[in-house]
Amino acid sequence: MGYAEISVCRRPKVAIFSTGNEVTAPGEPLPKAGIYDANRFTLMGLLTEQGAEVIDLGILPDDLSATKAALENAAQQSDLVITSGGVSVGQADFTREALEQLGRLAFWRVALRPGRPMVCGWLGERHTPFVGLPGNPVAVMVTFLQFVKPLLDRLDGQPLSPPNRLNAIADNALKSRYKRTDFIRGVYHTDEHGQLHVRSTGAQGSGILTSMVAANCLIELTDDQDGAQPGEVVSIQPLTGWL
Ligand SMILES: Nc1nc2c(c(=O)[nH]1)N[C@H]1C(S)=C(S)[C@@H](COP(=O)(O)OP(=O)(O)OC[C@H]3O[C@@H](n4cnc5c(N)ncnc54)[C@H](O)[C@@H]3O)O[C@H]1N2
Ligand code: MOO
Repeated sequence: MGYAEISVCRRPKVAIFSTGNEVTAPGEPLPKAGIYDANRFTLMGLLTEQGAEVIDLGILPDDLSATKAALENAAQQSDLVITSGGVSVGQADFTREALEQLGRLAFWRVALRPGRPMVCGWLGERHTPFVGLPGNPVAVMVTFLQFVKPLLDRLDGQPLSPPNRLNAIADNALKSRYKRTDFIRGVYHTDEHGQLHVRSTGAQGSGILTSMVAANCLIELTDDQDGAQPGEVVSIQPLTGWL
């Protein structure tokens, strides 16, 4: 088209950590009560697909001063810092406290399942945005798609666009609660009349990572819905081709 110059936007640098004494890097021997790190690899994949430059800062122990030092350092070299785990109310949950001591808490806890204890704020002198995702692997994916993706769009200088939503007929009963948005992993298909149908993948524990592999959409039941019956029309967010 003959343009000699065009304006571009620098890729956002995103620093990521997993947290938790039990969280073990793949390749290391798994201690008793240990669990292999899944979340850092999920975040690397999702962030790379979004065009971000990932700074992988490894696994943080459940320790307030170590967490503070690591977050402070991460905030100086990135445009966004993301952690997973340590945001609930357990004795070994230090992420929120570290944020409060290093910067500003914007919000903690959302009326969402999975993902309820997520935390958000700014770190350090550069006011680097910070998102503390919950530790459960499915909660990481759901909160990434609902909160981090729009934040990255803003950092990229793109306009905010709502997620792609479609209506589908529920083929099985779906559980959710009033006053909370529930994201249920689902499988949708089109019937011979071109009508979309959806069913849940089954058990919805937020540690069941294989349910995300089976799913091709998230069924979104908003805070004004108390579950859904078979035959009811529900809203879905397709996962394929969405990122
Ligand atoms: N008293 C309350 N307890 C809990 C609440 C609550 O509201 N009140 N909320 C529950 C919910 S919902 C969630 S989600 C969890 C989230 O807590 P944390 O963010 O502090 O997460 P952790 O305890 O650190 O981890 C939860 C779970 O996930 C495993 N995990 C953590 N990191 C990784 C990783 N990188 N790869 C794979 N798996 C990981 C961790 O071992 C735990 O099993 O709080 C509830 N409790
Ligand atoms: O909301 Mo928690 O995120 O159920 O797993």
